[in-house]
Amino acid sequence: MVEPSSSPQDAFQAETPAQKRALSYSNTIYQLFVSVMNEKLPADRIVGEYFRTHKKHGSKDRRVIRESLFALFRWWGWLKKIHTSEQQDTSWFACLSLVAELEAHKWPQFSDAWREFANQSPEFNLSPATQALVSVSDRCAYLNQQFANISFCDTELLPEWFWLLAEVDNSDKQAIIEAMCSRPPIWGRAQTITQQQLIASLANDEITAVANEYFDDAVSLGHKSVNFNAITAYQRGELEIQDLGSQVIGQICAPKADEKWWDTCSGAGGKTLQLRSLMLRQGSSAQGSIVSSDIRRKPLEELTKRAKRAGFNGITTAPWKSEALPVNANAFDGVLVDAPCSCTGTWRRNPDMRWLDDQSVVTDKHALQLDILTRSANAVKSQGQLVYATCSLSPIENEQVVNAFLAANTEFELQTLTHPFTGEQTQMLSIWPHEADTDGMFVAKMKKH
Ligand SMILES: C[S@@+](CC[C@H](N)C(=O)[O-])C[C@H]1O[C@@H](n2cnc3c(N)ncnc32)[C@H](O)[C@@H]1O
Repeated sequence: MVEPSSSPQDAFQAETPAQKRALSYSNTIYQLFVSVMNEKLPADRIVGEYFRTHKKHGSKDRRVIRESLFALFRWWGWLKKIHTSEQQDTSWFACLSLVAELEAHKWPQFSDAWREFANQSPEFNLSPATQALVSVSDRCAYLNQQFANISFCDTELLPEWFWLLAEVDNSDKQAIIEAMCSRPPIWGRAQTITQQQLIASLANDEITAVANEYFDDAVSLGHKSVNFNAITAYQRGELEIQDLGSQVIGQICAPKADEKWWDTCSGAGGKTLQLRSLMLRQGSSAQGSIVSSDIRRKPLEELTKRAKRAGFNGITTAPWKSEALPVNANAFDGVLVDAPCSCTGTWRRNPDMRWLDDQSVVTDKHALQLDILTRSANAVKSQGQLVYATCSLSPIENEQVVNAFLAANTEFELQTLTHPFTGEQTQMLSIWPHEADTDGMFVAKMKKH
């Protein structure tokens, strides 16, 4: 258990206004860091709650606090070798100044102050980077040069158990580390209007969107945080935020305009909306329909709101109330099982999760995933499709679930898929984050005889 230490104001003398603010930021970042680590709750949630209840912070403050905190988690695999105490001491200030260097943060007055506090200890003699740190290897070299007694290597940026459970090809390792230590852009999806109409509408709201080369309804919205509630296209349901990797799932389902689909783990309906949008793009009078289910009711209510915002008909909800199917058996042309999983594929957006979870997060859901897939499969009609997806990068939650299912359900046969980004043919498809700057995803498609 990490204890919040007393305020560093007691131990470190701040002489300039910048040093005073640097100490105050440090205090807040430390409290948030300790809360995330101790409560094992997503940093996003803890930070959101903190800013809701501490209105005194302006937008610049929020930026320094948020970016520094997330950077600490992104580089924690290295920084934990430096900050081994449970105090806001010189090693903590060393970490704050280092993340500002590693991510080229644009607040030198604070990172200089943090470095000065760190260098009060004879243990540290930190200096700023003398050239741009572009790659993870550049950053690793910078750290190795700053610390004579500690050695750092790239693979430490992800927990050891990830490497054991993800089965990454050696040739892909470096690219995966690079991707996992950077943020993907915000990806959007056009619905009810075309990609170009969406780009024009966003431009009116001073947002630059770039057409995606793989899917004609996908756009990249860059890295800037945006209040989408104030954006016209979003208010009209013409824009949904959906990672490009997640969009692969709907594209693999490829529902026809008049088909009946069941989204068995729909959550708030990211993929339900995509499926309906894909149907309607084939003709505005698409006769198809989608039933969306989840064990949680709240997300289903959110889904209903989002469908209304887009003016989508043809979507109904049917919550799971027991083990029994909430829909008719043998009734659907397509069934999508977007199963609960470890979410290791979303670590780029939530860098804290790689240090909060342990390997049980990957191993403990296999039975549940197989059970949901097996029960959901009863709803597929003859010649219908069954799609299994996760945002996990581990075969335990992916290939092993599908193989166990196929062994026990011989009326289902795996379909060959084309990787949308590489063009490769494959039996089961893993989307790796470095391939197209996305979250990681897995999908397999089966056909019922
Ligand atoms: C990966 S998330 C779904 C994300 C959603 N499809 C989307 O695109 O936004 C998995 C969902 O499965 C639901 N879930 C968990 N256990 C379940 C179960 N036994 N049966 C059905 N759904 C379950 C969770 O509530 C969660 O919403």
